[in-house]
Amino acid sequence: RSLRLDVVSIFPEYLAPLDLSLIGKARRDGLIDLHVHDLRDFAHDRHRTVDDSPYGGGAGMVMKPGPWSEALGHVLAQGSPPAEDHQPRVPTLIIPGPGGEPFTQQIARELSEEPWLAFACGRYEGIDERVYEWAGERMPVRVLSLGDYVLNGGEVAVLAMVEAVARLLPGVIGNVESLVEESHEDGLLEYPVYTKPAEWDGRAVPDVLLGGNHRAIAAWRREQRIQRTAQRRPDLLPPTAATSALSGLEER
Ligand SMILES: N#Cc1c(-c2ccc3cc[nH]c3c2)n[nH]c1N
Repeated sequence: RSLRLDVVSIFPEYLAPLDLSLIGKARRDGLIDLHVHDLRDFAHDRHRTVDDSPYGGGAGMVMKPGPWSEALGHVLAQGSPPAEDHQPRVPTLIIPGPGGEPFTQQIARELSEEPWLAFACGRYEGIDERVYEWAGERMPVRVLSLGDYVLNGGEVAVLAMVEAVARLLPGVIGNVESLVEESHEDGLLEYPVYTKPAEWDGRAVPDVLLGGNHRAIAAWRREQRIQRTAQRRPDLLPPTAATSALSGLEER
């Protein structure tokens, strides 16, 4: 199964890190088919203008609708000829934005099931609202946010989202076990990890991990995940577990 990814940005070089490490290998293995498009290639005036001042006033600039509809139209044209079922193939368009739906591991899993994703990287004060409407009439559109803090553009978000999605594709991560026991995969944070030396800086590794009792190790790790989640992310725990885990009363 391969995933086609199209990214439109005025800083295409920002997506260069996708050529490195696991994602780079997945591309070379044909698991990911990445196409990065420079939005300015779709701005036809002499200065290749992609932005202009906002109607209604206010600070900053807004990205013009014309170049975006041309760029996204070019992406859509990559889906022809239609697949065997004669339905025109269209991508799901992801538009990162601070006001978007929070991007989560669950959404990463959903997106990893899609055959074709497109990403529109905004800059300045954002993209003219009519682009969201225009795109929504031609393909599924999801506006997603990395978190409640402000970035200068969507490129950083796309790097994060592409990594979170691509690593879930079969064959991208060698050790599939590492996909199971990790933060957020089952709603709990990950347990603490240790490696050699057994004593470092006067600090020992927990004894249970040095023995071979796998049942005891699994129980200890489970306990650590619940306690760590209760301390750092009680919002992830069901209400009852949050209080008892904090007070340590719950028998496990
Ligand atoms: N995703 C996301 C974002 C952004 C973001 C995304 C796109 C643009 C375009 C101009 N400014 C942007 C900020 N800020 N904070 C997040 N979590």
